[in-house]
Amino acid sequence: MALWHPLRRKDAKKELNPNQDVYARFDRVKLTLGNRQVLSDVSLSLSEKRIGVVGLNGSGKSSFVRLVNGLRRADSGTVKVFGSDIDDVAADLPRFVGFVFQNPDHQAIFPTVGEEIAFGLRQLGFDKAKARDDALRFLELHSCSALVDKPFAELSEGQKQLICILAVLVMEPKVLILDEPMASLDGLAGRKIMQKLKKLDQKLLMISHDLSFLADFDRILWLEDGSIRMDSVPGDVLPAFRADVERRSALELGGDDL
Ligand SMILES: Nc1ncnc2c1ncn2[C@@H]1O[C@H](COP(=O)(O)OP(=O)(O)OP(=O)(O)O)[C@@H](O)[C@H]1O
Repeated sequence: MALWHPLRRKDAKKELNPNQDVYARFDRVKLTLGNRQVLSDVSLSLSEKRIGVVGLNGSGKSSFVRLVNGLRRADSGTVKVFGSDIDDVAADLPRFVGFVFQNPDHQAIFPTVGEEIAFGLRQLGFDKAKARDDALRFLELHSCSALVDKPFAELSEGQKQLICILAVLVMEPKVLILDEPMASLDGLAGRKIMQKLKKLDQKLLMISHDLSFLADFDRILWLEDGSIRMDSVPGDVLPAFRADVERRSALELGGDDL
């Protein structure tokens, strides 16, 4: 993807250096929400090109990935992003660590596609006209220029998710975090988005309940009750996770048909 706007925010406390392999380092991180311990004592480093996150509902996956871009802050322990304490580089984070939500309607804030894409560029300091021009060029680059004036609300679910991903990518982040991006898409739309994601230069940190999307990732983290239960290659983690889900289903459903 072409880099044409080497801009950075000037209001970060400390300049973030994105040219390092490890993009996030967790050291003994704990997170409590309400009266529930959501993450307990998580220590790890993230550097691989594609990392998948799996786990049952409520295991802490969304909270974990939100800690990487500052949408959540740890109660104790440290989270470093590109080597800096997350509090020191918070203002720079949206530029370098993009976040795509599960539900596109929770992410998009502007009426039209063009405005949605231009917003990221405005955040980077572009004036309105240049943001509009570059948004159109960016949409052309991704074969979506026909959508520029379309109301976001009139897009298909697949198009909405694609535009939300592009709206983040236009800021040229180094890392793209995706929280179940395919959850509301049919199989075909989901596969199209996945194909697009795999061609990106960005590192991916992606939650998915559909394990087939993660089969050729570099690394899989399995979260259970706020802890890392397994951290290894897909060939090890995915069959073990699948077997655990089946074992629990057999125990909890007692063989009853749904
Ligand atoms: N704001 C909050 N206040 C209190 N508890 C919360 C809050 N947000 C999340 N939780 C709880 O924290 C736990 C972990 O939530 P989280 O969304 O991180 O899990 P998850 O693995 O992503 O789940 P899912 O697969 O259902 O999206 C859950 O039990 C959830 O109910």
